[in-house]
Amino acid sequence: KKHTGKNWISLAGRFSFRVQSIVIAFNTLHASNVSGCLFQPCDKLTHSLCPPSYWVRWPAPCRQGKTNINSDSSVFLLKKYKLHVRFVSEQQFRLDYEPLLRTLSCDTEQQFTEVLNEILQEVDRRRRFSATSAERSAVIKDIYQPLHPQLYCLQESYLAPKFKKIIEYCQRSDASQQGLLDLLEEEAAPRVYRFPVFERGFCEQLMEELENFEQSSAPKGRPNTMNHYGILLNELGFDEGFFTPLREQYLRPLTSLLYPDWGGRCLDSHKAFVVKYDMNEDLDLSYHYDNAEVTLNVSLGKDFTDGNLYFGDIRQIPLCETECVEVEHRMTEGLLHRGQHMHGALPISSGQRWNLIIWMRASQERNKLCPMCDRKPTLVEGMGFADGFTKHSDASTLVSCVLT
Ligand SMILES: O=C(O)CCC(=O)C(=O)O
Ligand SMILES: [Fe+2]
Repeated sequence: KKHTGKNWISLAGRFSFRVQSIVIAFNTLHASNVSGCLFQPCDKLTHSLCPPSYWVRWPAPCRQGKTNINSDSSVFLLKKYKLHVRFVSEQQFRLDYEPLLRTLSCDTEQQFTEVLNEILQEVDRRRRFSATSAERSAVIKDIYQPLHPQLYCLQESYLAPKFKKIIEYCQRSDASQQGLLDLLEEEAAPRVYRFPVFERGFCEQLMEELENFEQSSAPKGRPNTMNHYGILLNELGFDEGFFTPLREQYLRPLTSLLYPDWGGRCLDSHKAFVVKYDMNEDLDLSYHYDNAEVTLNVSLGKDFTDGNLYFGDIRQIPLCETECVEVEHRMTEGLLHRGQHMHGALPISSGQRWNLIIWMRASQERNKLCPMCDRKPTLVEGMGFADGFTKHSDASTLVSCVLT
């Protein structure tokens, strides 16, 4: 099927600098292997849609996550230089990046030391993340009064009718990938699918809730180093009543048919957050891959101009062989893609853009090879779903990865 996104080859040299610097960066760190994608039936958790009561925000966590402690092989974003780098040791980092950083005007020893310090601080932040996140969740639970408590529990009425129709099809015993593709109508970029997810009223209320939270005195954890104004939805208590049933009952039937080769049949945890772009805050998001097997990105609004997404290829393909496709994102609609499919967001030129991002993970895939560091993960206990790894000896225990 022909994709509907705009191909960058045909666009004016608007993005040439950006692509150039990314090409250099990724050629430098291009040493990764494609993970083998085998699947076995996963141990399914059963969640049913819960009643619209406020308590569902805070049931006991049903699984414990694990983290990969291979922090000596991590990927970092140097925002100032718009560059993702891999840091193993100072020596490796100097060898791999000193010449490149010089071309990006990081050309004194002092500037280089600042970069090193920034990375070391980030290593420390990632090591402490699980504990600080748990502390924040406890305080939020104590002091934050939700504006729309009913939102914390998934209701069928929040979902777009077309989305429910698609999922109904996926749940049929005779459902096939081709049948689903016919129903989806649109492939925005190769293996990137667009479809309505929520009703407009739900998107508006969710943004009101999150604005209310931002204005409150509750502590805020940011989703990752790429985005300074996002909100981690698990810390607010959205996981159990909202995102777990959404993933298990609605999204997994869909990803099972679309991405069986990327763990789509056994997505067993997620990280859900909102990213926000504003003229006075973050404007764009540089080219990256997600710490996820499959990602759903839903546009919540508000009014904005520009800020399109762009997709390249999966990260194992060298950038010099990559053709980028620009994809429009429309309020209430979702873009579903492979986490390892490289992408970014172009700058908005007015207004405010909010997106709901669900990074979905398949422990069976990532236990074999961490999608961020390309190694077999070394695991430590984490809170909640953590980074979606599990200990083989104990499938009910999830573990996390310091690379997010
Ligand atoms: O802003 C967007 O739409 C993309 C966000 C994204 O790719 C991410 O947070 O992983
Ligand atoms: Fe992303």
